[in-house]
Amino acid sequence: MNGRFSKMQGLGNDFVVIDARDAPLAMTTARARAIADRHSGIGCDQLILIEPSDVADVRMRIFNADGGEVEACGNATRCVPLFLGRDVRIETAGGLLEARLTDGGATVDMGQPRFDWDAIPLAYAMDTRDMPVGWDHLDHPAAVNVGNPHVVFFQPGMTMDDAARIGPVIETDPLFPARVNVNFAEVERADRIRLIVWERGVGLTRACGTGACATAVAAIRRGLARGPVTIVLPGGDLVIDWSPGASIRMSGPAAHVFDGTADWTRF
Ligand SMILES: N[C@H](CCC[C@H](N)C(=O)O)C(=O)O
Repeated sequence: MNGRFSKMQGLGNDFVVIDARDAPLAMTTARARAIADRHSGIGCDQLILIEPSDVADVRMRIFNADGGEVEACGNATRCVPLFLGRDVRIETAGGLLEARLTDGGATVDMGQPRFDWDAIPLAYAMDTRDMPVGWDHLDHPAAVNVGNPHVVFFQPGMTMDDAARIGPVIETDPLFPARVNVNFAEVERADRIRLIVWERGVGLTRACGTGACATAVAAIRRGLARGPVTIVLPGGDLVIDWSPGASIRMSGPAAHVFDGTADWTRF
């Protein structure tokens, strides 16, 4: 079955985007993982399936490189209005999102963050007593759900190597029954935070939009920052605005790379 796809990216977080509104494409963990494979497949951090929706303009389904379907992907959400050529309301497993085209990218209303331990989810309410072994040397983190689960460590001086070593240990800790995206943040100023993310189901990425949202919200809540905050990621900058009680607004670039065709029966 021959199908078209678009390769897109937001700050180097890259996606295979498939428009399945007219021709449904059955997606399995194995097929998503095979398409995402950078050696034997097309290659991407996340696979994005655009489907019809009864409650919004489109439904966006998100599959990590490990094949797991997840609730949110900020950088891909900025790619959808570019892919469709217009502002768009998007149904996701993490909630209803509004994405508006801007010059060179998009602004997205990412909805309100959630902090209840069972919404993250956490297996139990986390406090300093509960710091699991292996990362109890780190400062006590913040946990935020922005459609998907994030844990944020405000840990100055963390390197990509540190994140690559500690990230998978935290991602798979039993404290996180749905696993977790792991954020290592360094507050440079009240309006500028440097961020490295170990993404659930992917690993280190050049940028994580929901990680930027979770980190900005956690910093503002702790009084370390105030919106709008520039989040400096390895792939570039995102601007996140939020204040308690409001929804999160994320602004940043999105780009189309190339179009291709594939025989989906081969995956
Ligand atoms: N790895 C994330 C999904 C993609 C997040 C990231 N690519 C973004 O831009 O938000 C998760 O498992 O929840």
